Amino acid sequence: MSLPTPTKTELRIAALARRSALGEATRDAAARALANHAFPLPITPSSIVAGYSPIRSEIDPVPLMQSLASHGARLALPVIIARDEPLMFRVWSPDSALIAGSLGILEPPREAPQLMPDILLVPLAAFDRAGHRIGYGAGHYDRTFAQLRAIKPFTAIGLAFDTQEIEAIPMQPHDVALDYVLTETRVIDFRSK
Ligand SMILES: Nc1nc2c(c(=O)[nH]1)N(C=O)[C@@H](CNc1ccc(C(=O)N[C@@H](CCC(=O)O)C(=O)O)cc1)CN2
Ligand SMILES: Nc1ncnc2c1ncn2[C@@H]1O[C@H](COP(=O)(O)OP(=O)(O)OP(=O)(O)O)[C@@H](O)[C@H]1O
Repeated sequence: MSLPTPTKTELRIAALARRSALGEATRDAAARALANHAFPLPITPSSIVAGYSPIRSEIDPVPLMQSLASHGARLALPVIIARDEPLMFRVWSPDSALIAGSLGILEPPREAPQLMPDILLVPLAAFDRAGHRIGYGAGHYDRTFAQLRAIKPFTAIGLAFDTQEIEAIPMQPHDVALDYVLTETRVIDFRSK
């Protein structure tokens, strides 16, 4: 008899537990390793790259964001507008101040100009071998991808630790697959599939 397929919620809980079990030194080394991979896209002064302010045990995107900025990219961070709304992105540079937004996540202040990213660095709870992803379950990134897709082409790059990879995530119609995932050991390209 085969085991029942785990739900997205069960997969999320298990992957977040594996992520949280990593020690601080392992997490720091992984964040630096992300920045040292050959980045899979060209970066020019017109590239707008949205990252995130890390929370809990998420892999820290800041070393990678700093490296991309040193190649000319303009950086942005997400701002939560409301629970059921897409995210908005506002300009950020590593020396500019942030404020605590709703949910306590650090975000740029209202005065920071809004930007539409070309590249989104996306925090993950889990990802699978086809580039499907699970987040915290609020649907923010899925809504953001859907909205942004109607405005301009963009590339979605998930950032994760290797331990967050799982065999297969059950997909729902609103789920948008990632173009790439960067982990501490790999740059995985899902576009050729
Ligand atoms: N660092 C970071 N920034 C981010 C995100 C993220 O995943 N990571 N987001 C990605 O969307 C947006 C914020 N969305 C979030 C959505 C839910 C939860 C959260 O903690 N959810 C609770 C459950 C809350 C509930 O249902 O009552 C949880 O997971 O325990 C956090 C952030 C924008 N900024
Ligand atoms: N484009 C969309 N329009 C309307 N509702 C959406 C859209 N995308 C996702 N949702 C809703 O958001 C909720 C959470 O979706 P899901 O479980 O896929 O979250 P997730 O991928 O883990 O989270 P996130 O996208 O925030 O990282 C679902 O109830 C879903 O119906």
